[in-house]
Amino acid sequence: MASIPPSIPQNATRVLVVDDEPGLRQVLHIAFHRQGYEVVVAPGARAAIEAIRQNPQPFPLVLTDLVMPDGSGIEVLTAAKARSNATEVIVMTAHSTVESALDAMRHGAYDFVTKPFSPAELTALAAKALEKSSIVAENQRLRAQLERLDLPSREPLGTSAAMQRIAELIAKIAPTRTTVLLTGESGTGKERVARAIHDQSDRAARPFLVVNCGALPEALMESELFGHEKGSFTGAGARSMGLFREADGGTLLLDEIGELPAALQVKLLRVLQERKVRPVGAAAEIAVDVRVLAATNRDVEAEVRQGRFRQDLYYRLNVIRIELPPLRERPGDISRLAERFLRRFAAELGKDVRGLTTDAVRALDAYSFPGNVRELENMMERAVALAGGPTIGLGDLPSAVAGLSASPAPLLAQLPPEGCALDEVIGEVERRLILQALERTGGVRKAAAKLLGVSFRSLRYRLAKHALAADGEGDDDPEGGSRRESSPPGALE
Ligand SMILES: Nc1ncnc2c1ncn2[C@@H]1O[C@H](COP(=O)(O)OP(=O)(O)OP(=O)(O)O)[C@@H](O)[C@H]1O
Repeated sequence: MASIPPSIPQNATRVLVVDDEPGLRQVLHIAFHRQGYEVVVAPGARAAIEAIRQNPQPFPLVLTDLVMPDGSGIEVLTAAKARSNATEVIVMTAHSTVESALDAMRHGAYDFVTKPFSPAELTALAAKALEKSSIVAENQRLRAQLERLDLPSREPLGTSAAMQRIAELIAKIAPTRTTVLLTGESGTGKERVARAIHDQSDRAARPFLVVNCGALPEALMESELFGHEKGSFTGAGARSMGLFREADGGTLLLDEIGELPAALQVKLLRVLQERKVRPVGAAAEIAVDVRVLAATNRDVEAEVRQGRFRQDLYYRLNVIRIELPPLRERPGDISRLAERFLRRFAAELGKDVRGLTTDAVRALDAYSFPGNVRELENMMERAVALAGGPTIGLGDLPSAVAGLSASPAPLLAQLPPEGCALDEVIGEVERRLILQALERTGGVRKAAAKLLGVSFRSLRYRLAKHALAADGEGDDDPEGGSRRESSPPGALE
């Protein structure tokens, strides 16, 4: 086990010395202690890795032998880097072949020294490595602070019951490492939810990276994800880390996961199981500590049934499922989000726009938003840019939306001079009343049916007619109808 000397100042810089030779450990302990460092010594690779993982704070500096009876210095180096990118590692080697030194450098060592060396030589090198470590740590701290100052993902996701349930689920799962599958139509906020999970986790100070799995051909995608060695394939220039290693300690969102080529699905599954990546052209695997989130707007279950998506990978990703409802099924969120976007764009564009007219709100509420929140956001940006006065009116909205301003209530009682399409009007009234009832009952269809004065069977028929699905919890379906949930059975809720 690593031993921690008792009499050292609380705030001294902690250095981990790893060597199987007791004599060298002692010499380095004395040399570094004299320089005011707190020294932790480990007699082998296993004890060192244990100390790296258990120490309350990451060590800023690790000095490690390369070849030890119970493991290699590269393993110590990998464990140290996995714990914190700000840890610098100096490798001490008696086996100074160009090969082993280069290998250590490839794995991110700060430098290496060849035995025998003088303690003064090593303490001088250590001081430089520590300088670098403190700069990296400071940058990480500042980046985290900056992100917290302006974190749109900390704004509430929405006031609808559905979004509040999702916010509660995020708060529950954020501190865990569980894989999450985010599904929902394009623009519903899957990436935003992924960002919120990251920001609310203890990985918030580490990177949050997003990759579109369908954006590149298979060979390039493999290197994008897992990295490559220099010249490992035609066109492979300098060595690349790959997104998994760049996101080390943080979160990686695999967007459009349904488009991941079949061969990479197998490799991804292995990475998720082993928590190690093998860069293209590399002989060895490298440990990574990344939380993986995946998103898709495809029907993944159908893709699995049709053999286009591996079932084992699907199960591995679908540990927790968050299904983002379309904006049109979240009445209440539309006007709140519209107001929020309006304030943001007014500030950004330096315009004195303060709100929406009642007609404009009514038109937005009646619109179906095929592009979901993204469409609303773009619409508000355009409206604020065009606005001639302090409020957004119908004239500032696209004609497809402005045309929906007439509220269904007067339509029920009053036939417009130009006549109307009766079935459409009635259908729209029905759709909106059903949505409101579901909203009020938290998605419980039996209660919604009661509120609407219809039988459960009749409500179910109408839901199907309007292609609506209730997403509430505790829907006590007396007729055994199917229920769509915001998370699958077994999900952490
Ligand atoms: N609840 C929300 N509050 C504020 N803005 C939101 C919300 N949900 C989504 N947005 C905004 O809408 C836009 C689209 O969201 P996002 O990219 O997360 O959707 P997506 O489901 O990942 O889309 P795609 O499937 O096309 O990748 C973004 O600009 C995002 O900031």
